Amino acid sequence: MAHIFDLAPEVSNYKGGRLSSPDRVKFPTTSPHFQSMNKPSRFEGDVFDLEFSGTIPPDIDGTFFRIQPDHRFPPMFEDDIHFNGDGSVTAIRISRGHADFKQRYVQTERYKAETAARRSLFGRYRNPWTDNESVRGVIRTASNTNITFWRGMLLATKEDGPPFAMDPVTLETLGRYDFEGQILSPTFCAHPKFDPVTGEMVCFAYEAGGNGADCSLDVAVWTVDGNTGNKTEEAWYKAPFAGMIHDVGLSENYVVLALTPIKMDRERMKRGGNKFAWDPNEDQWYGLVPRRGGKEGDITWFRADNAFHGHVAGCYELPSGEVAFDLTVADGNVFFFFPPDAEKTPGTDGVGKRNKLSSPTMRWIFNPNAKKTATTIQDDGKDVIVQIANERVKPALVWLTNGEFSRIDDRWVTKPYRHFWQAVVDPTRPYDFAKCGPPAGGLFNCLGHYTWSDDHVYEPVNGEENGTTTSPGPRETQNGKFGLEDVYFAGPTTTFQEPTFIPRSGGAEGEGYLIALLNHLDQLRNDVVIFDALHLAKGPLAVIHLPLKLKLGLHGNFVDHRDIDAWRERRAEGGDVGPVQTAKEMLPWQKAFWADLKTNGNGHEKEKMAV
Ligand SMILES: C=Cc1ccc(O)c(OC)c1
Ligand SMILES: [Fe+2]
Repeated sequence: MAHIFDLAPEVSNYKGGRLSSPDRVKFPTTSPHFQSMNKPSRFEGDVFDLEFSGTIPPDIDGTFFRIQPDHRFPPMFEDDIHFNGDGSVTAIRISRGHADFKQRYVQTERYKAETAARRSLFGRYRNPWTDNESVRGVIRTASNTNITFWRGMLLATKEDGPPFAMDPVTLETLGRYDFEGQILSPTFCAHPKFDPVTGEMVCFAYEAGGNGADCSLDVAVWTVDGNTGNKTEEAWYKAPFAGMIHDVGLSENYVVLALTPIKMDRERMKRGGNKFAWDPNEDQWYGLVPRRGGKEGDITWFRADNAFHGHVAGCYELPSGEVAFDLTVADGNVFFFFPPDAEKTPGTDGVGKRNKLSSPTMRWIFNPNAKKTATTIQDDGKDVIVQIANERVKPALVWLTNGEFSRIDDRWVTKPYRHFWQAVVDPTRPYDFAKCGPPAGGLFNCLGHYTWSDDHVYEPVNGEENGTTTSPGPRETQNGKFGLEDVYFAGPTTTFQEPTFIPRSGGAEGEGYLIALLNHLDQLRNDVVIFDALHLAKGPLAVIHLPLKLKLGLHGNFVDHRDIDAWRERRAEGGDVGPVQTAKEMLPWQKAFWADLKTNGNGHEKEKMAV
C-alpha cells in the first residue's frame, strides 16, 4: 500500500534559494529559522478558559499582550530570517483566576498585499530591492517587534516602519497610525518609552530621513502627551553611521540612544544582500539628548569598545546630574544572521556563525557636560557635524547576569530602581539535546530576578539636591554581582521568552507578578507561567497550558483592565476622545515615490527591483 505522501512527490518550491513555485505552499526545510519552536504557527483564533495548573492570582485583572514574527507564506528567499515574519499578537486575558487566549495577525499593508496574491511579495529583511515589482511604494513593515498600549489602542511596531493600531479587546487591526498626522516619518521604533510621572510617550526613529530604506543617518525623537495626544517635542539628529538603534533609556531629562555597530549598506542591498553587517572593528556608541527643547546638534555621542547592545533595564539621573543607564551588552555579534561584510571588514569571511557570547548587564554613567569635539562626517556626500565626547566611556559596573530581555517595574521608568528581570542563559544546567535539538532562539533556560544592593541604587539622600553632590557608588569598572540573584530553572527541555512585570495595585516597586511564555522544546508547545515577581526561585504560582505551539516572540506588555475600560469609554462614539483616527493619507515618502514614478516612469531611486 502506498504511503499517503507517495501520492504527491515532493519537489522543492525553491530554486537557487529563491521561491520558484509560490503555489506550492511549503516552508523552507533547510533553515533553522523555520524549525523547532520557529516552525511557522500561523494560527489565529480564540481559546476560552485555558487549562492551568496551580492558582492564577485572583487579583490579576488585565491582559498580557505579546507579539511574535510568524511568516504567513513561504518566504521569497529560502534563507529568510525569523525577524522578517509577519507580526502576530497574542492576548492572554486574565480575570478572576481564569485565562482566555486570542491570537491575531497585524493586518499591515504587507499582510493585505500578500493575502491578495496568496504568496510572499516582500523579499529580504528591510531590503526593498529584493521585493516583487507589484509592491513598490507599499509600506513593507511586518509590525512584529513590540505591542504597547497607548491611549486606548494597541500599537504594533517594528523599527522599519510606522505603527499599526489594533483594538485591545478584539485584536482587530484598525489601520496605520500616524498620531493624527503628527508623525509622518518612514520609520518608527519598537521601544517607545512611557514616562510614569508625566504620562508622556517618548518615541524615536532611525533611518528616518528618506523612504526608510535608504540608510539615512537621520534620527528623530518625539514626545507625545498622554492626555491630549499632542506631539509636544520633536528633534532631528544625525548618527555617526547608519547602524541600528533598537532600545533607548529614558530619564527625567534625557534620552540615551544605543547605536549598535551593525551597519547598513545601500550598495549591498541593491545587489540583493543583507541590510546589516556586523562590524567587529566599530565602536558601540551612545547618543545623549535632552528630552525638552532638543535641537539639531544637541546630541552628544559617547563611544565605547565594540560590543552588541541588548535590552534596557533602567535609566535615571544621579544627584550629580549624570545619567545612569543599565542594559545588557554582549561581547560579539548577537545577530549571527547579519555576518560581517568581507569587503568592508577584510579578514572576516562573511559567514554567519552562532557564537557563544557573554551578555552581562552593564551600567554606564554619562556626563551631559562632558567635553566634546565637533567632528565632520559624510552623509550621502554632504558634510554634517556630530558632537563626539572627548573621552571614551567604560561601564561603571558589569553584573555577570548572562541574560537578555531586561524588564523592570515600569512604574520606575526614569527613577532610581532596585529590581530587574531577565531571561537567563545558564549553560551549566542540564539540557536534553537528544529530545530538543539545538535550542531555537538561544538557551534561555532560566528566569532571573536581580536586586541592586543599596550601594548601587543612586537615590538622592537627605539634604542632597540635584547637581550639588557627587553620586555614591563605585566609578571604576567592576565585574561580578551587585546585589541579590533569585533565579528559576525550568528544566532540561524548556526555555523562556521575555518576561513581563505585572504590578500589584498600590504595591511597592517589584511587588506583583512576572509573566512569561515557556517553550517546551520537546513537545513543541507553549505554556504561560506566572510567578511572584520577588520570589522566582520558589517556582511558578500558575502554569497556563496552551494547546498549541506559538513562535519565539519578541516583546510583551501587561495592561490593567481598568485602563482598557476607561479608554473604551473615552473612545466610544460620543466619548470625550472619540474613536481612533487612523492615517488618512499616504506617507510623504510614498507620495514622493508615486510622483517620481509618474515623471520618470520608474521610481525607487530610478532602479528596477532585483526580482
Ligand atoms: C531584538 C531585536 C530586533 C531588532 C530589529 C528587528 O527588526 C526585530 O524584528 C523582530 C527585532
Ligand atoms: Fe527589543
